[in-house]
Amino acid sequence: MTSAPMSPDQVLAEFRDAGALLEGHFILSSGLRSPVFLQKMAIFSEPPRTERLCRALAAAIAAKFGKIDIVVSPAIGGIVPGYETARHLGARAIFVERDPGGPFTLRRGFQIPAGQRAVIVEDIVTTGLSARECLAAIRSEPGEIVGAACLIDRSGGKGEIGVPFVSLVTLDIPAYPADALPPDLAAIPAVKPGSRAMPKP
Ligand SMILES: O=P(O)(O)OC[C@H]1O[C@H](OP(=O)(O)OP(=O)(O)O)[C@H](O)[C@@H]1O
Ligand SMILES: O=C(O)c1cc(=O)[nH]c(=O)[nH]1
Ligand SMILES: [Mg+2]
Repeated sequence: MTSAPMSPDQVLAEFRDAGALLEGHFILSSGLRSPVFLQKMAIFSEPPRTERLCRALAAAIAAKFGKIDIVVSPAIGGIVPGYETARHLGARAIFVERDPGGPFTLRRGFQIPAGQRAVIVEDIVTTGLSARECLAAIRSEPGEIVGAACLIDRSGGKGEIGVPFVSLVTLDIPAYPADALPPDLAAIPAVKPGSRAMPKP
């Protein structure tokens, strides 16, 4: 694998140039609200950009965790970066997925066999909830879950996953409970870009 470090500025430039840095009022997967959304699919729809970012993520994973056999990602957002990162690591790429509203499960014959070393690859971490749910879905597999990784950790380093964690960039982007919105955010209609089913209001 070719090592290709990327600075945080270079990573953010990829998001900016792809039109992936959105401003408005967003309902996040955790239910929190934010004036900023990182639309990772604007990145993942461009293979060369995805390749650059995931090559750098693979280098960071290899430096922190050593040899990886399997990359496991939470659907939907994690599937493309999980696959591309696995390609640079020389690893297999598998994913966990939900029945609507349900927990993540490993399906399609995917396994983490005994003796294999796996890492979770997420796209974005806000609270770490999705990565923790991914970990819960694979904990009983015989292989070893050595850590987790993502392109952008927007929690300011506060997101807890339960295994050692590496990201290309750490940002501290504001996010608020729905009942504690600043007035300027409350004035904007909210949209929910992600795939997690939300409880009916
Ligand atoms: O750290 P968290 O608070 O869990 O937030 C980050 C998660 O939110 C998004 O997924 P989402 O559930 O919106 O669905 P998607 O993967 O289909 O975009 C993103 O892909 C991460 O998985
Ligand atoms: O927390 C989320 O749901 C989230 C935040 C973000 O910036 N991008 C994304 O895809 N999901
Ligand atoms: Mg996701």
